[in-house]
Amino acid sequence: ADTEDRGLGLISEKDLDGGNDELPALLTVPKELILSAAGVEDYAKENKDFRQLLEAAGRQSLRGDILLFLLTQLVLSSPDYSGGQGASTAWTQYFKLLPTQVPVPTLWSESELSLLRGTSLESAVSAKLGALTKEFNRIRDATTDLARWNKLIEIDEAVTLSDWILLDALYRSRSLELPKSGESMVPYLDLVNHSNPATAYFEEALEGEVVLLLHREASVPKKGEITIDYGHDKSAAEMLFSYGFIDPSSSAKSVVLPVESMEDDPLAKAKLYIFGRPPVLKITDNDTGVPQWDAPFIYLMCLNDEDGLHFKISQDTNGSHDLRMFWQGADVTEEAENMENLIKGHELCQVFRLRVVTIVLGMVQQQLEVLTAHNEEKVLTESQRPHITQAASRLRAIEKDLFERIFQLLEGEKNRLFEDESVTSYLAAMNGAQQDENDEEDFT
Ligand SMILES: C[S@@+](CC[C@H](N)C(=O)[O-])C[C@H]1O[C@@H](n2cnc3c(N)ncnc32)[C@H](O)[C@@H]1O
Repeated sequence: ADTEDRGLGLISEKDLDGGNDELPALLTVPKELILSAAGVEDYAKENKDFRQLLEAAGRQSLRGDILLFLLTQLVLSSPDYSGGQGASTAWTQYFKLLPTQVPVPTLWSESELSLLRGTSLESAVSAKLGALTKEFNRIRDATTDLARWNKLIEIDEAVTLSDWILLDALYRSRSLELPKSGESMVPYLDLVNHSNPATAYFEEALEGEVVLLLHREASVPKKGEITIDYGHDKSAAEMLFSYGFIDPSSSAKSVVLPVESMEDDPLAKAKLYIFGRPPVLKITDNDTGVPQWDAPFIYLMCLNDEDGLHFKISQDTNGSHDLRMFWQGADVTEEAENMENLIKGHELCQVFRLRVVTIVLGMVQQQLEVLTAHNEEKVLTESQRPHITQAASRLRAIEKDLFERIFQLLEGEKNRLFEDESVTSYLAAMNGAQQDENDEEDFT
C-alpha cells in the first residue's frame, strides 16, 4: 500500500506477533522470480535479443548484466512497444509496478545537487553521473550492429541516458545481498521499507526461495508497516546515495573523501599503481565522541625517494614485468596499506606524520570552508523538493559536525608534532640548507 512519505510499503492486514511460533513466513518469493546471476543466465537462454545485447555489451559485471535485463523489461513494458524484443515475462509485469522516481541524488535536479556542495557526496555523485554516461555511450556504440537495439537506442532514441540513470537508481535502491545467490533483486521483498530497529528480516531458504520473517521480539499491529533494516551501520552519505533518504535514528557517522595525488609528485603514478584502489580519507565517529581518521595512501604520498621509498621493475622467470615498491631496502609491495606502521621505527617518523597530518588537515579545512560558505548563501528555490532539501541539510549537518571535531583533533596533533624534538631539529636543518642554497644563489 501507499505509505505517507516512503512510496509503497508492505502493510500487515492483521495483528502480528513475532513470538508466535505458529506464524508462517510473511512472504515467500520463489527462486525463479529472483533476479540474480543465475536468473540473468536463464533469461539469456530463452530470449535471443537479450542474449545478443549481453554479448555485445561484453558482460562487464553482474550489475551491468542486471541493468541490461531491466533495460529489456523497460522496453517490453513500454506502451509504445510493438514487438521484437521477445515475450513479456512475470518480471515485465512487475517492472510496471516500480516507481519512476527514486529520490537518490543521481536523479536530483541541478538546483538540488547544489545542496550537496561541500559534502562528501558532491564529488561522488558527479563521478557516478560521469560513469553512467560512459556506460550508456558504450552500450549505444556496442549495439550499432544489432538492428533492433540500434533502432531503439540510436535511431528512435526510445531508450536514453535518463532511462539508464533511472535503471541504475532502481538497482541501487532495490538490490540486496543474498547469502547464496549474491547481489540480487527480489520482487515484492523490494517493497519493504527500512526502519531501525526493523520488525522483519529476510533469509534465503533451502530451495533458493527468499522468505521474509518477523523478528521474535517484534509485533506489528493491523495496518502497521512491516520493515527491514537496510544496514544501520551505513553512513548518512551512503544511505542518501543508495536509497535517497537518511534515517534520523541512525547513529553511524562516517565520511569518505577521495584523495588526490600531489601534482608535482614524480612517483604519483607508481604509488597509485601499487596501492591498487582509489585512495580515500575516511573519518569515523565512535561512541566516545572522539572521531578517528584513516588514510593509508596519504602516508605513501608523503614519502619519497630521499626518505627511502623506491620503485623497481623486476622481471619474472617467464619474462613478464612487475613493479615493486621498497622501503629502506625491503620489498613492501604487498604492504602499501601499512605504511603508517612501517615508518614507525624510522628516526624521522614524526616528521612523516606531520606531513600526513598537514595534508589531512588541509583537506578537512577546505571541505569545511565550502560547506560553511554554501550554508550561508543557501536560498531555497521552487525546483528543490522539500524531502530532498531536508535530506541534504541532514547530511550537511552530520558531516560539518564530524569535520569540525576532527579538525580540532588534527590541529592539536599538528601543534604537538611541531614541538617534537626530532621535528624541530629536522626543520632547523632544512631551513639551514635552504639558507645556504639561497646564499649560493645570491653569490652566483
Ligand atoms: C527497496 S525500496 C522500498 C519500496 C519503495 N518505497 C517503493 O515505493 O517501491 C527502497 C526505497 O524506499 C524508500 N524508503 C525506504 N525506507 C524508507 C525510509 N525509512 N524513509 C524514507 N524512504 C524510505 C526510499 O525511496 C528507497 O529508495
